[in-house]
Amino acid sequence: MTNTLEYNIDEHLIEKEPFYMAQSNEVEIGLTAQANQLPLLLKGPTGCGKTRFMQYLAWRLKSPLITVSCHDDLSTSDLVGRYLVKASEAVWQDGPLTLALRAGGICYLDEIVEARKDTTVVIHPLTDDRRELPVEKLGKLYKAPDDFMLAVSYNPGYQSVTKDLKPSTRQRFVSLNFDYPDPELEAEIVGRESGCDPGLSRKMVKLAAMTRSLKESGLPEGASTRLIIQAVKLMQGGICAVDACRAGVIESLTDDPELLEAMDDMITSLF
Ligand SMILES: Nc1ncnc2c1ncn2[C@@H]1O[C@H](COP(=O)(O)OP(=O)(O)OP(=O)(O)O)[C@@H](O)[C@H]1O
Repeated sequence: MTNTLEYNIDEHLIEKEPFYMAQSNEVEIGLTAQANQLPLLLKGPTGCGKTRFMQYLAWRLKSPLITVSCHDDLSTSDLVGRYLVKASEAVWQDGPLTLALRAGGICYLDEIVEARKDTTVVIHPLTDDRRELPVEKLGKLYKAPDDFMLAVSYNPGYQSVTKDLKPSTRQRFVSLNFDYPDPELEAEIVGRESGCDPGLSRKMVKLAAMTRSLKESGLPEGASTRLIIQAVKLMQGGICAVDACRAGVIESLTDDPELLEAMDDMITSLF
């Protein structure tokens, strides 16, 4: 008999409806994928709404959502589980993937390409019609219940070839391409999230669009929706618009003096 550490999975239920503004039919596709036991791959730049989308989907499905931020040290045991020593006894602790699977919830692996290659292999039998998770250390093979969903995200923008998803991994997923919303929609999101007036949210969206156009000039990524909302919050806290955009937006984008100067001009043209 294995002693197991018990968790309260209900802590991962989202009780209040998260504010999510759909860009297209991604909600319908997400719900249909889940109903058909298909895994989801969310592609898109940082801060464009992928996590919020997953929170909304989990709320709609009344499913617990367990999110894992992947990194290059993430091992299979971190996902699946491991034995811990408690009071000189070996106790099994489910990892987030096993936990979500056993509860019939959603496991969201954020930035999957950051994880070690051997870690991504563990999801292969889970993402085809076998839908099973082998837990070698326990000598068990868990079959995913129908409600269980695996979702992963990655940002194609700054992946090197070595960090790209292998075709054998990506071709298991239903893929949704996320991008920054259209300006009108983005301004509405900024307004709803920060409570600022429409004039300011439109200006901030304009600034974000201007920075995004600098991608060809070497800026790895323009300002995300998240970043402009943060800058508005600085303004609401009493920081003047120019300083809020400097500290809240452009300094977070680059250290390159020329690009910073170009973006500083953008700020002063708007405020
Ligand atoms: N469609 C949307 N509806 C509501 N809020 C949004 C939407 N898109 C972006 N946001 C706002 O932008 C913020 C950042 O979005 P989110 O955390 O979902 O980004 P992400 O794509 O998961 O980024 P990362 O890849 O860095 O994890 C949210 O907290 C929310 O305030």
